[in-house]
Amino acid sequence: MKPSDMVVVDLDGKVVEGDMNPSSDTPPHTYLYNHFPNIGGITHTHSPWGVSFAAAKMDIPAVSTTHADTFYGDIPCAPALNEEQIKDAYELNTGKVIVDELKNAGLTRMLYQPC
Ligand SMILES: O=C(CO)[C@@H](O)[C@H](O)COP(=O)(O)O
Repeated sequence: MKPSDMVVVDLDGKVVEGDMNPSSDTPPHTYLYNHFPNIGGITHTHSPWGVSFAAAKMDIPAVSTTHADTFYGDIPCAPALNEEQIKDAYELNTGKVIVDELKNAGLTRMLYQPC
C-alpha cells in the first residue's frame, strides 16, 4: 500500500480525496467520530489478547497500574450484534453498539477529558 492509495472521507463517509474505495469500516468510524467529536483517532487492531477477551465476551479488567496509565477502569466489551442488526447494516450497527456501550459504561465524559 502506498500513500497515494489512501482515501480521505468526510464525516458522512463521502470520498473527498483518492481513487480507491474507502474501507468497509467507514460507517462505524464516521459514526464514532460524529458521536464523540473530540476523539483524535481510532485504532483498529486484532491483538491476540484483545481478541481473546472479545471472543469470551468479557470486559478487559483494570488489574494493573499500567492499564490505569492509559485507560480509566475496565475496557468494555460491546455486545454481539443480533441477527437483525447483522442483516440490516452490519458495519454501521457495529459503530452503534460501540457508542451505546461506551455511553452505558459512563465513558463519554472520559473521552472528552484531555490526557
Ligand atoms: O477487521 C476487519 C475484519 O475482521 C475489517 O476491519 C476489515 O479488515 C476491513 O477491511 P477493508 O474494508 O478496510 O479492506
